[in-house]
Amino acid sequence: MTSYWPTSSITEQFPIDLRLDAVLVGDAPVMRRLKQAISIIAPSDVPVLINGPTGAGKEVVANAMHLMSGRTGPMIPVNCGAIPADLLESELFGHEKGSFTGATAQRIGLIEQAEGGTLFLDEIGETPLHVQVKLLRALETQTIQRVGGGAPIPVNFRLLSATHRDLQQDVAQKRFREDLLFRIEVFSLSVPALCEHAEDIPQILRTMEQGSRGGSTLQLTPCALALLMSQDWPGNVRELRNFHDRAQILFRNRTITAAEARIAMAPRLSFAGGAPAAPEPAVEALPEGVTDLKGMLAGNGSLDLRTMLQRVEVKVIQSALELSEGRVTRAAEMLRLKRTTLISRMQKLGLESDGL
Ligand SMILES: Nc1ncnc2c1ncn2[C@@H]1O[C@H](COP(=O)(O)OP(=O)(O)OP(=O)(O)O)[C@@H](O)[C@H]1O
Repeated sequence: MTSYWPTSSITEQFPIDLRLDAVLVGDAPVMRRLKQAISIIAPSDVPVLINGPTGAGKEVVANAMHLMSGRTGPMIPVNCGAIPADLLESELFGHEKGSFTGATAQRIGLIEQAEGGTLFLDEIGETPLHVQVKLLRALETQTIQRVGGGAPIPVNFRLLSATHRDLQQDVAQKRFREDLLFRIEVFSLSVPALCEHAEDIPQILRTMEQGSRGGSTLQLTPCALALLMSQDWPGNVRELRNFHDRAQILFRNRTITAAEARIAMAPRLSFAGGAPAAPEPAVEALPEGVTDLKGMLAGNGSLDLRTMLQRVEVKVIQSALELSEGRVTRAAEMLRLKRTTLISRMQKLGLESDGL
């Protein structure tokens, strides 16, 4: 039986294991539901399939599951997509000396190495069909046979698998065995994309700082932070980490504006000569659905009012500056502000103008 925990109301009744907060950063409702689900199923021995987009934290979740499983053996991670298809079988199951050309010595496979612990098969959808058959047999009989080996060897491991693929679709296309899918997915956990818990970005960045060796801290203007929180982040937390590392190198020991944050978001630096590029708008647009606030609140359950108001403020100031062709005095009149007040707001929001 498969349960899709993060959408289940069952999880709400269970407390979160506090150890999880240290390894899986994030307090957004979708992350709390994920942590509740992990707290419930980690101590059991059943196989779990972890779904989610690339870089979202599937391996972090697998590590957390092992940590909280109480299993005393090791956690053995295997990236099935990174091992050549013809080698995967002997990597997982081991081989006896002389079982094939190049097998000059006996080799204990990764499944045996996970004895008493957890085997984490990342990218399980990349496993070739003949290895899927052997894996199914190992799960059903709790034994394995080394390549070229004789008697079955008893094994005791807990299987966690991860994929960013749609395995149901792979089953339909005969790329993945349906019986194996049933076996590995007694429970299913969904790790959300970073844009689904963007409110966790400040906390995740702080954690990255604590773990970084650079020593310098990353300071961001509220506008730069709002910009980060409005991005799609297709590479998810891994992409955010890259942003963090680049920003630390490029803008060491200073507060990063929205325009600078944009620079650190791209892997390639632009050294183009000539006139400096015009400052890009710090935040391009109001959030989608801003005209339907009730619908938005009902859909999301909550919104970050401070961030939203800041984005409105940025947009209004930018419009006034555009209309006044960058003349701050004129823009301040339009906004019924003192010139100095407008300048100080612009500085706080990381906005720039030639007419200062
Ligand atoms: N919630 C989180 N808190 C802190 N760090 C995180 C979190 N999620 C992911 N990370 C970090 O992001 C990076 C990518 O995470 P991870 O390798 O677990 O992603 P993945 O989903 O397994 O990626 P892939 O699909 O490429 O295998 C790692 O550096 C990890 O430490």
